[in-house]
Amino acid sequence: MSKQPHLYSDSSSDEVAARLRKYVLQAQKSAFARHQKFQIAVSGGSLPATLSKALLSPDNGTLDDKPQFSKWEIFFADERAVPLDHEDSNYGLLKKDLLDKIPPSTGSPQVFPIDVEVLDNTQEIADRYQKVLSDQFAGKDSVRLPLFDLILLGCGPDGHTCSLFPGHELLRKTDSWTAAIEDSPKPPKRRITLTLPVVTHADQIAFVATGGGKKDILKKILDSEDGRSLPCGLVNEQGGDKVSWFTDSAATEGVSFPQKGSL
Ligand SMILES: O=C1O[C@H](COP(=O)(O)O)[C@@H](O)[C@H](O)[C@H]1O
Repeated sequence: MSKQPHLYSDSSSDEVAARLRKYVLQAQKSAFARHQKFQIAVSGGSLPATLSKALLSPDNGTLDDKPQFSKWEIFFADERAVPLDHEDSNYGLLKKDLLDKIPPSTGSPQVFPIDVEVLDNTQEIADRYQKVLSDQFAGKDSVRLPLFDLILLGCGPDGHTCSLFPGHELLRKTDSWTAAIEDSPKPPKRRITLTLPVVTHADQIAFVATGGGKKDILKKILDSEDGRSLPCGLVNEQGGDKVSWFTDSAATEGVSFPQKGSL
């Protein structure tokens, strides 16, 4: 790998959230310089809680330190084939942890959930989500891949990210922006996910992985040859220095990969 991902490790969850906030707001600023909107994809799992802590903390009064939610477009890096109010829904989780807590005075983001009209057909959910992306990213022009300003990812204890699982054939899928999975090793089995080329094409890619439960997999991904073929390892490999890891000391205990001090 010529250009390495950045690894940040803080000692408390508050510090992780503070650093993540700074990073997201920097990404927002560069997105506004390009197109006056901020197009991001978010994951489920443990990410929405940290993101909420990061974004809903008080600002310092300057515009650069405010999430300008009315200019945000939020998509999903992956989603489970369940109703939006189901406890397994990534949209539902984001709504509970973040969207419902955004003060109305701050403005509301535009959020793009899956189409729940076709929940019994996973491929159709994926195809319709690709159409949503194509409408938002391509407009009248055709684009090869959607260019997210930022993708926020989790890292499962097996090294999965989005709904791209270790050794799964979807890791080799390059002919679509979204894909359906019917045999997810982690329940629920039926999900949709962004494909790897879309994830690694993003302008910025962030992993958030905290807690002692992540320490073995982080060591494998960041320090070992074996970890390079795991989904998170592939994102590192293909994303290079566009990738940043936001972690805490419990998750990086025993990890030798060099840490960065500041953003
Ligand atoms: O199933 C999923 O898991 C991953 C990782 O979740 P975490 O709780 O270990 O952070 C998550 O990123 C993904 O969106 C979700 O569908």
